[in-house]
Amino acid sequence: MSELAGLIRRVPDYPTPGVLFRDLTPLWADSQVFHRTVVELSKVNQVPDVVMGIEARGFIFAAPMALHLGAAFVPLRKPGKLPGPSHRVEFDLEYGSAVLEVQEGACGPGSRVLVVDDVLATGGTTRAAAELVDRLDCQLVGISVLLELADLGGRALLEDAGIGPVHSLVRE
Ligand SMILES: O=P(O)(O)OC[C@H]1O[C@H](OP(=O)(O)OP(=O)(O)O)[C@H](O)[C@@H]1O
Ligand SMILES: Nc1ncnc2[nH]cnc12
Repeated sequence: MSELAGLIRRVPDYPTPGVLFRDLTPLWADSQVFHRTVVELSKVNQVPDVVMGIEARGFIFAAPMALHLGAAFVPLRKPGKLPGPSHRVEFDLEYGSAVLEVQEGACGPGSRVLVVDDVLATGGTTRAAAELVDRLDCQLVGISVLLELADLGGRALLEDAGIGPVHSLVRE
């Protein structure tokens, strides 16, 4: 999808100095490209039972992908947003630290899970998501991201931890 690169806006020093932020709002505003992106991101080796989206930007791709794939949608949320007992993982980000949570029993034991996010940078977020999948006794069958920032080493971090496969549409 060669048109994608032109729809990713690069914003220097956002949200903190030294970070080159990739703004995907131009892509989401183009309904045809957005639709094709959802279809392409859904072309994974194993059909999942569950698509897990990572708050917040991951939700934007994960929910339509779940509908496209005929799979359940499960949100991985920032702390304190989910009612009832949850599993919790803390991790580091390119610009800070964070926590992700998922409701206990969000998917049945052994369910095949595809984790979806917009950007793979250091891989910390996706690794935390994979840990939550483990805690649920579910089976990770893949990770789909729109954009992979190769210099930040996320793919290598995940491969070293035996997490994957990673499917990305843009690598830079
Ligand atoms: O590979 P990593 O280094 O972990 O970084 C990738 C994560 O960073 C961004 O999330 P952010 O926490 O900025 O949240 P948002 O989606 O709520 O904007 C992005 O949406 C990914 O989830
Ligand atoms: N540089 C970046 N741009 C957009 N989202 C990100 N998430 C982590 N790093 C990012």
